[in-house]
Amino acid sequence: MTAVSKSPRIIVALDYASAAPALDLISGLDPKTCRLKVGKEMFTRLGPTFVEKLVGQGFDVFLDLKFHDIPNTVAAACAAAADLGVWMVNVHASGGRKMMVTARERLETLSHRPLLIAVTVLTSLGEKDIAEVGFLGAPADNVIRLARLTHESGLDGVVCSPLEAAEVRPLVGKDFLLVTPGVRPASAAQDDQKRVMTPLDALNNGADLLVIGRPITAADDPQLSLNRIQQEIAGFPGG
Ligand SMILES: O=C(O)c1cc(=O)[nH]c(=O)n1[C@@H]1O[C@H](COP(=O)(O)O)[C@@H](O)[C@H]1O
Repeated sequence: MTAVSKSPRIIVALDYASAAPALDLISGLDPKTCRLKVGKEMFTRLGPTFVEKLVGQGFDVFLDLKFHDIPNTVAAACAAAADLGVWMVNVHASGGRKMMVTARERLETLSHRPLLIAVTVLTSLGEKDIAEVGFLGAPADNVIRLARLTHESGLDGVVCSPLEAAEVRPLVGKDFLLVTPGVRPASAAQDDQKRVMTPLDALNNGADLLVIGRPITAADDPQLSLNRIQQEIAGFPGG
C-alpha cells in the first residue's frame, strides 16, 4: 500500500455542467490547500483534456468514475486514468475481489500509479434502499464487509460515509484511506445524501479525506464556503 499524505483533507467535488464555473472556482484555489474531484458529469461533458488541465495546474485530481465491470475492462480503464496523471481513481467494491486485484496489479506495472480506492455503499443509500437491491443488514454491516474485501485486495482505501469510519478503522489500520462524501456543514442542505456528518465530526470519527461538493459549489460564494469549512477543521491535525 502506498503511504499517502492525508493533507490537504478536503477534496472539492467539481460537479458542474460546464467548465467555466469550475475554472472560476479553481482560479482562487491553491493545490497545497485542497484537492479536486472530477466525476461522471464533468468527465462526460469535457473528457480527459479537462482532467489533464487540472493535473497540469498542480492539483491532486481524484477521477471518480466508479468503474464496475469485468476485471479486464476495469483494469484497462484504471490504466487509462493513470495515463491522465490523476492522483486517485476508484472502482465499486461490489465488482468483487478479482476485479479489484486485477486493477491493482495492472496499476502496479505503470510508472505513474494513482491511488486505487473502492466505493463500499453509496452515501445516498439508507437501510431501505440497500434492502431493495438485496443487501442484507444495515449500511454499516455492508460497508464493513466491503471494506474488508477491499483491504484484502490490496487497495489503498475505501469510500464510505463518515458515520462508518470509526467502525472500519480498526479493521484496516491507520494507513488505509477512508475517503468520505456525505459531508455537510451544520447549516447546509442534506440534498440526496442519506448518511452524513459535519466536516469536523467526520474527521473526529476517523475519516481521512472529505469529499465535498454542493455545500461549496452550489453556494452563492463557493470560495467563502470552502474557507469556512477549512476554518472548521483547522484545529484538526493535517486539517
Ligand atoms: O465516490 C464518490 O466520490 C462518492 C461516493 C459516494 O458514496 N457518495 C458520493 O456522494 N460520492 C461523490 O461525492 C460527491 C458528493 O457531492 P455532494 O453531495 O454535492 O457533497 C459527488 O460527486 C458524488 O458523486
